[in-house]
Amino acid sequence: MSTIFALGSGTPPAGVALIRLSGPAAGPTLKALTNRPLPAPRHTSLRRLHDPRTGTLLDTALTLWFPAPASFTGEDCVELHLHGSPAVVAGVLDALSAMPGLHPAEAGEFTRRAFLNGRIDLTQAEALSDLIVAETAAQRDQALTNASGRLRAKAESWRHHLLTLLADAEADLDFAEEEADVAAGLATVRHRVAPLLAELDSALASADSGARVRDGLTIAVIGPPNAGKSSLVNALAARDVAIVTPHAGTTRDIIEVPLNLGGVPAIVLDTAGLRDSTDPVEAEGIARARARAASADLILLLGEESIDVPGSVLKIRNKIDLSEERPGDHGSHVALSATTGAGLDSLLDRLIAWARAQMPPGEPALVTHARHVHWLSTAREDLRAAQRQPDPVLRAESLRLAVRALGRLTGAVDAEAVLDQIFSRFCIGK
Ligand SMILES: Nc1nc2c(ncn2[C@@H]2O[C@H](COP(=O)(O)OP(=O)(O)OP(=O)(O)O)[C@@H](O)[C@H]2O)c(=O)[nH]1
Ligand SMILES: [K+]
Ligand SMILES: [Mg+2]
Repeated sequence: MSTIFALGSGTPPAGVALIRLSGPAAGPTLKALTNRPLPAPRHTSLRRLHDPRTGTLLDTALTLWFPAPASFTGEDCVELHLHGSPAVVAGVLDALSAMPGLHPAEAGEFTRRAFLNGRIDLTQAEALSDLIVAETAAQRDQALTNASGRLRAKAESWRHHLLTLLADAEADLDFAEEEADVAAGLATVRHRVAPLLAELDSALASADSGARVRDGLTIAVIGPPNAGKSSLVNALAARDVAIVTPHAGTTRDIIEVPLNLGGVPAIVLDTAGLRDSTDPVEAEGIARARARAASADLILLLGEESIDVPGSVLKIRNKIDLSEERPGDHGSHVALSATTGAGLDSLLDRLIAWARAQMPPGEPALVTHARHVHWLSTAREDLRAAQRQPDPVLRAESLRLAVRALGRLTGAVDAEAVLDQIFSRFCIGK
């Protein structure tokens, strides 16, 4: 195994910069940089770092030594907490590049090593990747609980339970000759698989909310041309994201704007004004607007007319600066002015209350990725097949397939195929 190093903190200048190393050369490298024996494991020690080639002083740094296996990657690790200056960081990285056996890390390579050394499983790696990009409290809570290995623990206990069941089913194959034995074998499997199926059902039931927290609730802004949809989206985002003009038919492509609704992540979609259009470009925009509205969690409908859409609709009366109406939440609709901002707070209050109501109470979701859904549903199908299968050989095979599906969920089996996909989403130094 080679030894990798990377800047783990953001681009300098910053208060502090963190460089981490992982691999067998980490310890010798620290000794060479400090010209001293290794510090006590897991204790900070202040050390002068010199370039081993020239003896030049590079920085005075807090150093940490994590001998294997009690480290993030499971390998020997070193952390250097440096002054966050571009020159200091460049000097240390340059000195490291010249050390024998050291290589700059690829994106996600520290986490990948943690997986390969069994420190974390695939579901924890996915949760860590979600944690890095988490923007709201709900995303953070969900990622943190799963990074601690909640789904991994469940999947491993299910798999363990099934392995015992499979061993018994295979042992029975040698004996079950009598009709009565065969029937008894099936009854036993039915009975022992039932509680597991119930647990898989409840885990899969959390998948919707898991995906919503990860991807955000979608809110589509819909209405006729010039109703002020883009103006409203800009006001909600407090940025000039969408083009606003007095020209009807300005917006064509759907514009997505992330919004933090009281800790709940949401995406607001600005859409093309709905009307009959002969312009093929505008007509395509309108078709897309309708399609996205159909799958949105909430529609903000501007303008008077009602449109035929499934799901929740909140009516907005915009441009009240041009009318007599009071700004604010009138129950049936919210009255506001996207240009003056009057009534915008009432809309945000209403959206936050709605968003919080969409989040199920209690623990964060266990199942958060399409990959989890795939393997858990596969295991569930295999178990249902086992419950129905009168033939003991085929029944054992179904149990074996369920074991395998759970193994693929955690990466205990056939992880190679998804490794690149998962770890490429990480940044360098993670
Ligand atoms: N007075 C007033 N004008 C507004 C308000 N909101 C939008 N407008 C104006 O209405 C015109 C259309 O606004 P847009 O935000 O582009 O409307 P849109 O619904 O996105 O229009 P399309 O993308 O063409 O469908 C612009 O001139 C805006 O300045 C408002 O609250 N008050
Ligand atoms: K417009
Ligand atoms: Mg627009």
